[in-house]
Amino acid sequence: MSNRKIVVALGGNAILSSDPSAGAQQKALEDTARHLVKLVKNGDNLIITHGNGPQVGNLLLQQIAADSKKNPALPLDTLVAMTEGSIGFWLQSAMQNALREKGIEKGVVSVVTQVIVDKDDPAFENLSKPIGPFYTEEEARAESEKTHATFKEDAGRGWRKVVASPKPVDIQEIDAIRTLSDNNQIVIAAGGGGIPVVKDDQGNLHGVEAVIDKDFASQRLAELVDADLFIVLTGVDYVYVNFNKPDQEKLDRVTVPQLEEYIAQDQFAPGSMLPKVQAAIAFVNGRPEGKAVITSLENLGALIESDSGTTIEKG
Ligand SMILES: Nc1ncnc2c1ncn2[C@@H]1O[C@H](COP(=O)(O)OP(=O)(O)O)[C@@H](O)[C@H]1O
Ligand SMILES: NC(=O)OP(=O)(O)O
Repeated sequence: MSNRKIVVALGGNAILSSDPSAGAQQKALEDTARHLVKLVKNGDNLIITHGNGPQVGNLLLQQIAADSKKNPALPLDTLVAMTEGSIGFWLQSAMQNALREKGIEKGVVSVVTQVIVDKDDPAFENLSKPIGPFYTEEEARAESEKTHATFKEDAGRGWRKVVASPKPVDIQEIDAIRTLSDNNQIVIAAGGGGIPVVKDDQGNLHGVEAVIDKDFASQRLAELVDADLFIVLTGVDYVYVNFNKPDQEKLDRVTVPQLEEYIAQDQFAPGSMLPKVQAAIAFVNGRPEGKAVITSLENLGALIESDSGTTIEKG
């Protein structure tokens, strides 16, 4: 039994593939939970984070049906909180069922997590976080004219609405997360990157309209709970250089200086693999013995058995 403290960040495909219905997302999370239970069986202590880009973007679209008096539209920080609640509920119950199936006694709890950001973060002026559905360039242009929202191309996959994405500075509920994790609870926290909040001069918190990148929030959480390992689960078993080219090469074990060199060569797409690599580097640099792994959910068994996946170490 390994007894490590692991922060696991769940990528988009762990929750939503092509069907955005609640039923399909719950089904995907049931499969995800069965994979995650392999780590619990291995004796590891899990703190799970997840994305919310597609879900919070869809909720934002649903606000169009609002009317200003009887059914007012809700602000983006509240929509992020709603996705923490809905995805937290699906994942929490999926984990509880998967643990029961395996006869493992362990609690699972979701924490509505506020993540403090800097009110002067330049990201409020430079919208970069893609959310919601994909559009063609033509559709995006028409939407932008109609709604005055900003749309950008998302890592070669189509056009999406973009919103502000400030960097996470601190996590308001960190003591509660730590206490729960130290007391036999699997904790789901900082979902959707956490609810972005700013602190005023009196120390009061106020929500701000933004969506924090879940890879960066997960890294900050992993650092604050002194995790032994930070695992980023995404759609590929390995990080590659020359990704999708005939000479693509998987990165098995890689050091921070090597990764920095690859970043300088633009090997990782901004908005998809780049934030994961940057978050992994930040975690490894911030911990004396820290190790990060980027791999797929399906590869978790092989990661436990034989360290499969891209492992990032200080070097
Ligand atoms: N150099 C690279 N190596 C591996 N995958 C890459 C690389 N560059 C871009 N990708 C793509 O980035 C994807 C991960 O980003 P994304 O799907 O946005 O993340 P998430 O899993 O958090 O939703 C991978 O599934 C892969 O298709
Ligand atoms: N908040 C966030 O980064 O979500 P995605 O990973 O789904 O884009």
